[in-house]
Amino acid sequence: MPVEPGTRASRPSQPRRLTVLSGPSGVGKSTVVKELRRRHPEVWLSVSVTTRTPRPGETDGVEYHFVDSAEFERLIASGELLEWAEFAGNRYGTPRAPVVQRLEAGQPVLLEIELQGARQVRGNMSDAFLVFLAPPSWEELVRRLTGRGTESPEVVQRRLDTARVELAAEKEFDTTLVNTSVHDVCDELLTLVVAP
Ligand SMILES: Nc1nc2c(ncn2[C@@H]2O[C@H](COP(=O)(O)OP(=O)(O)O)[C@@H](O)[C@H]2O)c(=O)[nH]1
Ligand SMILES: Nc1ncnc2c1ncn2[C@@H]1O[C@H](COP(=O)(O)OP(=O)(O)O)[C@@H](O)[C@H]1O
Repeated sequence: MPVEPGTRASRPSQPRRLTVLSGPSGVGKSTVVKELRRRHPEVWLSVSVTTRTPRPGETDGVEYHFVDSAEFERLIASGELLEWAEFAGNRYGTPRAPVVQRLEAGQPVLLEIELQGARQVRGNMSDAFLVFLAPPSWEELVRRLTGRGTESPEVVQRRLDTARVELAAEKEFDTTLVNTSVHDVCDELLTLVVAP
């Protein structure tokens, strides 16, 4: 279960440049990241590739690079993805080259990805810091996911089933932030993303 709002692990003494933000669908990851980027444009957010259909208002190259299954297969085969996973019937992956470029340039890098991808990053990049975004309660998560109104009831149910699995994995992360207030979580996330 989520820990108290604001609880986080002690900061290591080394600068940390690659931060992974994960958490169940509807918890508020995109909202928090958007606010963080608005306030701190120096934090670079990876743009993932996905086979998911764009939602109204989403633009290719902004929220995601929208690709078909054949192109996604090609990216896997050519080793161009740092990690990838299937989530609720679609595939999502992080293009490797831009992440490596930004890290080499010393820029803070943020990945907003689901659990299986976070585990791959943990395995591949020992310096990565993994942050779990938790809802204040299960009821609030259901309310947010349903209230967003972007998915059909079947897809919402599928995402809630996956959410139970993701919530059970919270302990694998370096720290948990509880998304009660977007503003507060944003402040907390910033201290984790930029070098101390
Ligand atoms: N492994 C992985 N997961 C991703 C990537 N990009 C997005 N995701 C995750 O895929 C899940 C579904 O994303 P999306 O369809 O945009 O729904 P939303 O996050 O609920 O708005 C979320 O948990 C995202 O964090 C990626 O590149 N790799
Ligand atoms: N702290 C919060 N309090 C109340 N509602 C929130 C909060 N954070 C996000 N939301 C709302 O919850 C819904 C899901 O947020 P979203 O960022 O799309 O989640 P995710 O990217 O994790 O799937 C959106 O309607 C968003 O406005």
